[in-house]
Amino acid sequence: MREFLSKITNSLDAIGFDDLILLPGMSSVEPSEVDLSTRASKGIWMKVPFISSPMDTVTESEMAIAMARSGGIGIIHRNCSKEEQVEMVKRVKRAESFIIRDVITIDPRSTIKEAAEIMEKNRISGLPVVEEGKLVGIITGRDVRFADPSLRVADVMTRDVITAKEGIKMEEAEELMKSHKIEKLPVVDEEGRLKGLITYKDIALRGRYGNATRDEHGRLRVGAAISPFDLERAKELSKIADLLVIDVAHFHSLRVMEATKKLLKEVDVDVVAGNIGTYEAAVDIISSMDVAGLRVGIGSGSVCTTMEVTGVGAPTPFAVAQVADAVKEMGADVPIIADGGIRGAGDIAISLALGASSVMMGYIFAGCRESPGELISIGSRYYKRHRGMGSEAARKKRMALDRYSQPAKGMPEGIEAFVPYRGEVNMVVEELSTALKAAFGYAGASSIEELWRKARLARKTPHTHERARDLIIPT
Ligand SMILES: NC(=O)C1=CN([C@@H]2O[C@H](COP(=O)(O)OP(=O)(O)OC[C@H]3O[C@@H](n4cnc5c(N)ncnc54)[C@H](O)[C@@H]3O)[C@@H](O)[C@H]2O)C=CC1
Ligand SMILES: O=c1[nH]c(=O)c2[nH+]cn([C@@H]3O[C@H](COP(=O)(O)O)[C@@H](O)[C@H]3O)c2[nH]1
Ligand SMILES: [K+]
Repeated sequence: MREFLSKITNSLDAIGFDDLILLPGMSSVEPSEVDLSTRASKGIWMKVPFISSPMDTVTESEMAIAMARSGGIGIIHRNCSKEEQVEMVKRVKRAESFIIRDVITIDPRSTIKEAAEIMEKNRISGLPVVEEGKLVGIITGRDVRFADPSLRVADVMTRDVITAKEGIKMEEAEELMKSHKIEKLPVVDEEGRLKGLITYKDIALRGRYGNATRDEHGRLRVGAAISPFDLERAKELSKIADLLVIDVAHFHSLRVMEATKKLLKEVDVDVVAGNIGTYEAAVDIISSMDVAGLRVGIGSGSVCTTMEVTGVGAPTPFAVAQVADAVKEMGADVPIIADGGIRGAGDIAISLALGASSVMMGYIFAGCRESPGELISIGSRYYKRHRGMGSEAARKKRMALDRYSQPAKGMPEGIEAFVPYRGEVNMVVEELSTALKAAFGYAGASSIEELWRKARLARKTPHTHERARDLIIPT
């Protein structure tokens, strides 16, 4: 028994993306026929398998809106106060909806000046006029622009408002607005009390983003990152977000798991647990709590230094394959999110082939227009900022804002970097999807589930791809 030596001789290969290549297989599938739809968690369906990371240089409202419109989902980061995170989630839920529920209204006794200010502040073009809960009129930007600012709303508003009843179908609402040439349709109950507002803009947007990830009310879906130790924040977010993602470096840790068990009893929404990196972690979690998904990969991220700093890691492909086996062997229905180190469609294809249902990306989306942060020009190129949530600067911010943040460890495990500017999220999603569909075509799979069954992988060697040495590649 060579106990210690066997730790080496029995060690596994911690395979990374660059060690693997997807093999071509017999195919009857055209890339254009490939269906990339999948689940982010047990209950959340998406048209494309992409999730933006909960990092403060990646996902705030604008990114989450763009991700959901493109058919994926964004997870709002937790490196801010509870109030800020709640507001960011709300902004996404308000961005589009068939019937707006928290309608901004005005009292008939208010002045035109006040009405104009409310419209400008909220960037809206009209206000239902409400007196004691009942709809008494409507006032629009045009009414306000041409009226004396000191007049009362009641003097200028339109009184016989075209309204809709609860339960109206989208097509009916569109027809009604078209035939009356109006852009706002208040929804009222039998007593004339205002229940909601339908706007033409929202209906038009729905047609424009046919792939969007929406809830049952037509609102864009959004996730939020949480710490399992901040129950108060999790409960509040669970009432508005579609998905909660536990955001800790090492979920397979007793305190984190115990806190999560408690949390699961308090919230009524899908909760994804992570990050984990091993078969054993997946078994322990699945056998002890009912999570809606697993976020998998430790230390592989583009701005991670966990492997250098601690010597610990579970590279994303290696981790995903282990967790996928555990899920399968336990007969569980738990979608896997591959997280960390993804640089393009090839890495995504490998993650999915190894059993993931979707991928989470920081590096790719940090460079998009919709990520937080300014465009930076270096030389003749443009960049945006990206930083690890365990980096010095990110940790400092969290500690200052969040009284629940007791750092588990003393040293940073992430860095700050610049990533190339990539343009808008919808274009990036389109490009990734096109390349991914081509990969599925090569592998002979028309869906992600078929890829799980059919895809075969090979290990690369230093000679896997050698170009002619005298080739000149123009830059
Ligand atoms: N996915 C990854 O590979 C990594 C991600 N991160 C990111 O950095 C941020 C901060 O993560 P945390 O440091 O976990 O946040 P944190 O400081 O809020 O820690 C949360 C809890 O996780 C547990 N934990 C964390 N590291 C541990 C370790 N080395 N050993 C035992 N238990 C540990 C502790 O119970 C700790 O209280 C998060 O956004 C996280 O996603 C950080 C490192 C690696
Ligand atoms: O070791 C780490 N130190 C950090 O400071 C850190 N911040 C984020 N993450 C993880 O990296 C993922 C995003 O990875 P990419 O940028 O490669 O897409 C994210 O989704 C996280 O899982 C970190 N890992
Ligand atoms: K950024």
